[in-house]
Amino acid sequence: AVNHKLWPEIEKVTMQQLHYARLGVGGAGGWQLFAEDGDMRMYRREEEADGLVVDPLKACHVVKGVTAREVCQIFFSPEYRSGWETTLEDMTIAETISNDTLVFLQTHKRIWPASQRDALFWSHIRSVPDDQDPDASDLWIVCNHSTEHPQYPPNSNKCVRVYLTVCIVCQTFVDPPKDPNKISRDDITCKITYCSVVNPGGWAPASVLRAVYKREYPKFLKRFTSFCIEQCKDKPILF
Ligand SMILES: CCCCCc1ccc(-c2ccc(S(=O)(=O)CCO)cc2)cc1[C@H]1C[C@H]1c1ccccn1
Repeated sequence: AVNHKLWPEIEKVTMQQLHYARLGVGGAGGWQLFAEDGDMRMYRREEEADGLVVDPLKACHVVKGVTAREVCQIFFSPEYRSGWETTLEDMTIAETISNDTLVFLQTHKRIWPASQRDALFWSHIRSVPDDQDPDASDLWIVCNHSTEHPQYPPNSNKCVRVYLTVCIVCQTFVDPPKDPNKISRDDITCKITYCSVVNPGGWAPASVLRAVYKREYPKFLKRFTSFCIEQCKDKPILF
C-alpha cells in the first residue's frame, strides 16, 4: 500500500488522529461532557463550518473482556459492520488498497427532516507501540477519512455526501499481570477513545443535528462495544 497515491495522506491523517485521540478532554480544549453511561463518557465541542454544525466528538470508554486488537478489527472489518452500525442502509467496498486499508461507500438511513446522507472514506487499521510507555502493550487504531473516487462522485445519487474524519484508538490492560498463557478474559480490559468530526455536507438545522448527534452517538458506541463483547466471548483471546 505504501506505493498507493493515497498513502502519504493515510499515514499523515492516521498519525494526526492518534495524537488527537490521546489529548485529554480537560483544560481549555472546550470539551463539554454531554453523555455518560457506566464507564462511557462522551464529550463534544460546539463548532460550525460555514453555518453547518460540525461538532467534534470524543468518547472515552473502558470495556472488560476484549483486547484492543479485537475491538479495532471488528470496527475495521466490513463483514461485521451490519451487526453493529444500526444507521447503515448500504455499504460497498469501493476499493481494496491493501489488507489493512479499504475504501468504503456507505449510505446511512435518512434522518427526518434532513435528506439522506452517504459517506465515501478510506479506512486504515494499524498497531503502534505506545511511545509514552514502551513496555505497555501496543495501541491499535482505525482511522476513517473522507476521500474521492471517480466512480462515486458526491451527490450523484439521491444522497447528500457527508465529510468525516473518525478514529478509534484502543489499548489493552491485563490486571492482575500474569503469565501470558494463563490470562482469561476476566483479566483484560480495553480502553477505547473514539473521535469523530462529521460535516453533514448539505444544510441541516443545527437543532436537528445536535439532537441527532446526542441521540445517535451514545447508542452507536454502546451497541458497538456490546457487539464486540458478544463476538469475542467464546473465542481465544487475540492480543
Ligand atoms: C442529518 C444527519 C447528517 C449526518 C448523518 C451522519 C452520517 C454518517 C455518520 C457516521 C459515519 C461513519 C461513522 S464511523 O465511525 O466511521 C463507523 C462506520 O460507519 C460514524 C458516523 C454519522 C451521521 C450523524 C447522524 C449521526 C450518527 C452518529 C453515530 C452513528 C450514526 N449516525
